[in-house]
Amino acid sequence: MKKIKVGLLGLGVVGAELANIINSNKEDIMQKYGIEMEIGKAYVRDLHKKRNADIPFSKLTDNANEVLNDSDIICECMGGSGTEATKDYVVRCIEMTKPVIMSSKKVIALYGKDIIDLCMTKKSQLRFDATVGGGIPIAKVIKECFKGEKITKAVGILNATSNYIYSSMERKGYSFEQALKKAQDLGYAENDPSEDINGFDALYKVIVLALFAMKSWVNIKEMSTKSFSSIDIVDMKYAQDLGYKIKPLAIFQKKKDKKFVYRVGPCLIAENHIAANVINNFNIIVFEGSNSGKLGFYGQGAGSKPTASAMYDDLVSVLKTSFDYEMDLYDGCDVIHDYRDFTNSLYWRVSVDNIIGKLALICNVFAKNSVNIEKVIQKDEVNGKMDVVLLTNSVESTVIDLITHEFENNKVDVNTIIPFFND
Ligand SMILES: NC(=O)C1=CN([C@@H]2O[C@H](COP(=O)(O)OP(=O)(O)OC[C@H]3O[C@@H](n4cnc5c(N)ncnc54)[C@H](OP(=O)(O)O)[C@@H]3O)[C@@H](O)[C@H]2O)C=CC1
Ligand SMILES: N[C@@H](CC=O)C(=O)O
Repeated sequence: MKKIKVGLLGLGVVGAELANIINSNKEDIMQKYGIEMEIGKAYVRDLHKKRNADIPFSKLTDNANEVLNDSDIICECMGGSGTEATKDYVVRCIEMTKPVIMSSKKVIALYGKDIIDLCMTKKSQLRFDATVGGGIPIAKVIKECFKGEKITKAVGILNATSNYIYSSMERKGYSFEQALKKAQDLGYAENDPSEDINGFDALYKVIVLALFAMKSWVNIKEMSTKSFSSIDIVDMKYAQDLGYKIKPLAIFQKKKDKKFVYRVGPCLIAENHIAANVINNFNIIVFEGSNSGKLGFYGQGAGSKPTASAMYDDLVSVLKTSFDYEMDLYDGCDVIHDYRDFTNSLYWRVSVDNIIGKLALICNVFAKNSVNIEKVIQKDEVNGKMDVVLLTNSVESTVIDLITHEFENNKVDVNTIIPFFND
């Protein structure tokens, strides 16, 4: 009987659950593939931390080299502050032509091109379906099913933590901080949650999806995000009054001239859009295919079990297949910062002292900058201040900066600016 030892780099939320799934499916692997698959060494930082997996202490190590040398296949479940180290371990596995299953989207987003190029040279196996969409088997669907499809456009909720936060604020009245704490307790957030709430985690996933679905390599050095944390509960309420939801959206498009247009940040989305009703830790990815039109994929985007399940699936797939020759079919794209292809209106919430002339001043500032006001809604006065919600046409960020600056000089507080997403 063939024996395979699976090494684990990381035994936290995802790694421990992956170990449980491997252990509970041993019989199945033996019957289907005639392979005796067992967990080898598991690399952790703290040998004495309590683990959610049934792994003997003798298998734990705080020396990653032991995992690399001892195993036939390596599952990387690290990430966190160890991005550089994770990349180095992955590279070393590939150099030894040991198959690697990855979870860290940050490592792929930063170093994916070099990692894939190395795999091509070494003819070594690599899978990273769990890096995006948690339990949604998106890479496999694209690989197996989209033979005649060209995917040019996508919209998604790709960060479970921020979606969980928004849903909890809207539905349970939690503050942003309370909801974030809950998301951390549930194992959804990154080691450093600023990765989630500042949109970087979603941006990494845009890069991974561009690779999977558009065969494009997009350089993160040219990209930026809008933080998800700038939203207040009142914005959600006002959005609802307008027939919209505020969602942590990622939108991207590959144009014919290989230009890549994207936006990651909060967006207003019509309440009857499929993504408006995706809540908690769920993700959705809606592609626009050349023949099929819109295609949506939905599932838990974070959490120990869905993510470990996606990794386990990748693990079994390397048992079944050999080198994946399709991986190198990507080309570079130029990143474009103006995202107005996706939006033609902006939501502004400003607050002002409730005194004569303030509304006129606000309208003048927009007019001076050639911005058309589509709607103005004056809200109730609270403590001498009133919120004014304005819907305007969409403008370049330089114009937004000019207007914001002028408002600041005139004691108009700019609380929120969010684009509407045009489907
Ligand atoms: N949680 C989720 O729902 C999802 C996570 N991912 C990705 O999976 C990876 C692991 O996530 P998760 O299991 O939640 O994270 P955890 O923090 O729970 O686990 C990380 C594991 O890696 C070990 N580790 C070793 N070196 C480092 C280091 N320098 N920094 C951080 N950890 C280190 C930790 O050791 P020790 O236990 O001793 O601290 C721990 O066992 C990340 O890349 C994440 O982005 C992907 C999809 C979903
Ligand atoms: N922190 C991530 C975990 C999964 O990728 C998220 O919240 O989506």
